[in-house]
Amino acid sequence: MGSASNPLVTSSVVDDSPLPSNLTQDDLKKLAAYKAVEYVKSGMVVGLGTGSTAKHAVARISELLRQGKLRDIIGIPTSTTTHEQAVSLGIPLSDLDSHPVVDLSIDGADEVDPALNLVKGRGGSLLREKMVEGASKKFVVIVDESKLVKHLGGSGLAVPVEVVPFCCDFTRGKLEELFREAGCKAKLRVKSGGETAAVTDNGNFVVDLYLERDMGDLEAASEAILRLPGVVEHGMFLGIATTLIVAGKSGVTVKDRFGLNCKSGPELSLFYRTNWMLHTVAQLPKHPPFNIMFYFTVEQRKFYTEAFHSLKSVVNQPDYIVGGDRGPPERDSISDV
Ligand SMILES: O=C[C@H](O)[C@H](O)[C@H](O)COP(=O)(O)O
Repeated sequence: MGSASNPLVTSSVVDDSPLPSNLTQDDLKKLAAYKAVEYVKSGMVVGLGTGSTAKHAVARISELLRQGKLRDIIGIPTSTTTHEQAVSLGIPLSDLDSHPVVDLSIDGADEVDPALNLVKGRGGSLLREKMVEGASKKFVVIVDESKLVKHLGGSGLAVPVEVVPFCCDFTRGKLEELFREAGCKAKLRVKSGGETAAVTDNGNFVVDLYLERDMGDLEAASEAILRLPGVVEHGMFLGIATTLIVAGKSGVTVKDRFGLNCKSGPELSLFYRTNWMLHTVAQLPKHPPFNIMFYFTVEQRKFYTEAFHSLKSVVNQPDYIVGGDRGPPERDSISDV
């Protein structure tokens, strides 16, 4: 247990028996997806991800429903493609308007860093994914080992940004300027084999950022991108994933991130966030030592006092790390909040 690279991430090897050497990348994706579906329980509202990995999870959920091993699942699709797949497989569907709290989401990713931050959207879906996965109590990311990177953007492949079509070249230029020091080239995504812009499910365009160097502080990069008026959303998913399942030639590994990212408006739902914290704490490893990291702004801090008191009553651990969104975390005791 424990990760040398990130104290918030613990990992456990689920199955390290050597896998057959002739497994394809798609076989690995399927292995990760099937493992993730073990987290799905009857009665859950489940976010259904998009892409070549997530489609295996959607198919598996449908199979278990047909076999009667799962019941009363409500799926929340993250793209029109997944919506169509789920409808064709008979999975009952809804949306965030009717189900604003999602129990569990399962989705693939294009890149995963050691803190379980993600790049998503190379397949064109990122906005709906971020909405659904950000509203989830648990978000399980499923990848084959080729998706692991040291830092986001480090694969040399795209970091996608969804932009409004209006004056998209203006926005493209602004994005490129933002990351000039990281050697950024920003390109409008075009339809495969064509010259016209690729259009997202939401009627927007995508600008892909290609970086030569690390873009530095990810939160700062995220905020700078989102401050541009023509930007709708970007494909960096920071602090949203709670669990990562990686399938590689040497087996399947599960990593859990115990940090909690309370960045939504404090008024959004203290009750929901409290439950989320309790839910996460309930899954902590049985054998300490470990710390829990809470990230939130100073303003939000007061709103979470109740949550900390609830936590204190269920967790008997001596130390917690309480961190703000900016600057280094201060070490604190839960009773000091
Ligand atoms: O836009 C696509 C989504 O963000 C996908 O989840 C991501 O690109 C990973 O897709 P795949 O599992 O096909 O590699």
